Amino acid sequence: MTTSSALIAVSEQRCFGGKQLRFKHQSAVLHCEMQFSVFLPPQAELHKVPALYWLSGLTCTDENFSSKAGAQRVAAELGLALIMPDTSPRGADVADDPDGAYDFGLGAGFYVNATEAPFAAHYQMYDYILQELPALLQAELPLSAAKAISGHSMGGHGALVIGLRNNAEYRSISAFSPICHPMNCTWGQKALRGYLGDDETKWQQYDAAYLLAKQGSQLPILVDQGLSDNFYPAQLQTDSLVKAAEQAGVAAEIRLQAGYDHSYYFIASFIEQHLRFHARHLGLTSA
Ligand SMILES: N[C@@H](CCC(=O)N[C@@H](CS)C(=O)NCC(=O)O)C(=O)O
Repeated sequence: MTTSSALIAVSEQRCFGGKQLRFKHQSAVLHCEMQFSVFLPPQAELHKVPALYWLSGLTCTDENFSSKAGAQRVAAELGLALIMPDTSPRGADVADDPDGAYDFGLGAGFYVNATEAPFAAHYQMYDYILQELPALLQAELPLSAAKAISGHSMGGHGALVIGLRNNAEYRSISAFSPICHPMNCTWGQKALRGYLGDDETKWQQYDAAYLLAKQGSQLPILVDQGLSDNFYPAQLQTDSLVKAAEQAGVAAEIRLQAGYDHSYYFIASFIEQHLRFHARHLGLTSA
C-alpha cells in the first residue's frame, strides 16, 4: 500500500476535557483529499488510548456523528477515542450517481472496494477504513492498536461487514439500524450492482447476514433497531441478522426498540450503552 501524506489540522475544539478535532489528508487508497473527525479523550494526553471507528450512513459526512450523537461525554469518561470518517471519496473528479440520487455515489460509498468503472478509481472505502486510516492514525495520534467498530444504517452495514471479515482487527462490533442483508433490499442491490457489477456472488462478501450465517463471529455483537424507523423492515431486514446469528450459533445481542426512528435522536438515546459495551471489550472497564 502506498504511504499516505501527513495529516493537516482543520479545526480543534476543547470538549469534555478532551479534543474534538478535524483533519484532512491525501488518501493514497481513494486517490482524493479526505476529511475526517476525531475525538481524543483527556487520557490521550497521558498515554495511548483505544479507538472506536464510527461509520455513518447515507448522505452523511464525518460531522453528523460528532455534532448529533452526544458521544463525547462518555467517551471522555471511558478514555475512548472516536474516529469518524467520511462516507465516500470526495472531489470534483469523483464519479457520482448519474441522477444525483442520495443512495449511491457521493455520500454513499457503502464501505466496499468497487470494481466497476468509473467507481473503482476512487470508491475503495473498505480498504480505507480497514487499512489506510488506522495505519495513518496510529502513526500520527496517541492511539493504541486496539479498535472497535460501529455505525449507522449504511455505516452499520459497513461496521458489521468489516468487523465480521476481520475479527482479529477489532475487539467488538455494534450497529444502529444496519442494512443487514443488502443483497436483498433496493438500497443494497443498487449499490452492490453499481460498485461490483452484475455477478451477485461477488456481493456476498459485503452482506452481513450472509457472512454471519456462513462463518459466525468471534467478536461480541450489539445491534439496536428502532421499531418506528421508516426504513424498517424493508431496507434493513433485521430479522435476517437474527436468523443468521441463530444459524451460526452466535450470541449476538439484537434489540428492537419500540418507538424509536432512524434518526440521530435514536442514536443519541443508546450511544452510551454502545460505548460502554465497546469499553468492556477493549479492556477499559470490567464487566
Ligand atoms: N435523504 C434520505 C434519507 C437519508 C438518511 O436518513 N440518512 C441517514 C443515514 S441512512 C442519516 O444519518 N442522515 C443524516 C442525519 O440524520 O444527520 C431520504 O430522504 O429518504
